Amino acid sequence: MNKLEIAKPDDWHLHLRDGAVLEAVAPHSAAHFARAIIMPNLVPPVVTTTDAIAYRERIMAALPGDTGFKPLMTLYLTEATEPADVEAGFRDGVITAVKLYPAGATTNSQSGVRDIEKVMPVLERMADIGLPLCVHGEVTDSEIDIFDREAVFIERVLSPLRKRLPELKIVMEHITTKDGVDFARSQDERVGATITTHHLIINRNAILAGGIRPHYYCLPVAKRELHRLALREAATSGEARFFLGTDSAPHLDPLKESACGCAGVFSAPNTMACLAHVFEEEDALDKLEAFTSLNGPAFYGLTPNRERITLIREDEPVDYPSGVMAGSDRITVFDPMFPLHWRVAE
Ligand SMILES: NC(=O)N[C@@H](CC(=O)O)C(=O)O
Ligand SMILES: [Zn+2]
Ligand SMILES: [Zn+2]
Repeated sequence: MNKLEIAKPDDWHLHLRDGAVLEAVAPHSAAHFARAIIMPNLVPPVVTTTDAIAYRERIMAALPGDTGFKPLMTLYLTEATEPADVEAGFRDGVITAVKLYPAGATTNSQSGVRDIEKVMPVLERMADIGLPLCVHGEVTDSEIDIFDREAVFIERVLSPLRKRLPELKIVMEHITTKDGVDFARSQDERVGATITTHHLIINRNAILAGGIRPHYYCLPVAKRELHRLALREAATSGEARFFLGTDSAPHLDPLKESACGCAGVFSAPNTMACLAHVFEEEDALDKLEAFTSLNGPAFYGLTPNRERITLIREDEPVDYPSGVMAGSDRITVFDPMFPLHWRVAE
């Protein structure tokens, strides 16, 4: 197959940042995606509905005029979040989800949740009104090995939360392990899981073998090959619970190429090309549309996009930018370490 037409994709986990970075990266997502769940981990975070309205305006102002791109806003859950504000934001159509960051788990998560008891009133309200919770699923205890933090989170936090509040819709964000795949499959339709592009392509060797490569460092950190294979099997299965969340997470190069570099992979410009490559390798191009364009809207109770895109496979490798500029600083684009032959037709 060298041509594939699918409903226009959505990105169910995206970091657009703010200011010069927002202006640099937003057009890349808007070029290939119709909608995206916008992560709220700015500094300071997007905590209230008022914050989300203001951030949405800044995003719209950063987009070229006619993209039709719709940012789906989220609130950053803190121990001070008011159930009434969350409900009002949902009823007014401002917010599509609430994001749970365990405090200290990832970039700008220090205002996140330390004690889940403190946010139970918000979670109960969300369960009542049908508002999904997006979860960064890693424990933060320093004695837990970083490669085990997702599996331990499932056991210690997620599984008990599911039993306590089965009505709450939960998205396991950016799963990186077979444990995540297996847990999602063990749950009913109120649990979904996003999978990133880069976790389908790299395992932990990309970060550590033959030299330390900060542009492959993200959280949750890429795991062993067996986990990557489990993620590929899940993403290409067509199962409704698995859908794309690129977790495209730009950081300026100087902040990644550092003695203590930031976590995050910026993949917005070439994500669709990478995914077509992966699905072709898995002989599953017929499942790409479910993963990028159908399963996510179904989970969130939205209709798929009516607009369509065409992916074209070229004989020669296609070009994509190796970096984008934000002001005077560069942001490196994800390098899948193989030539890309697919492109999205203009
Ligand atoms: N994924 C990452 O490595 N980084 C994300 C945060 C997150 O999604 O956990 C970021 O905001 O930079
Ligand atoms: Zn995260
Ligand atoms: Zn993220």
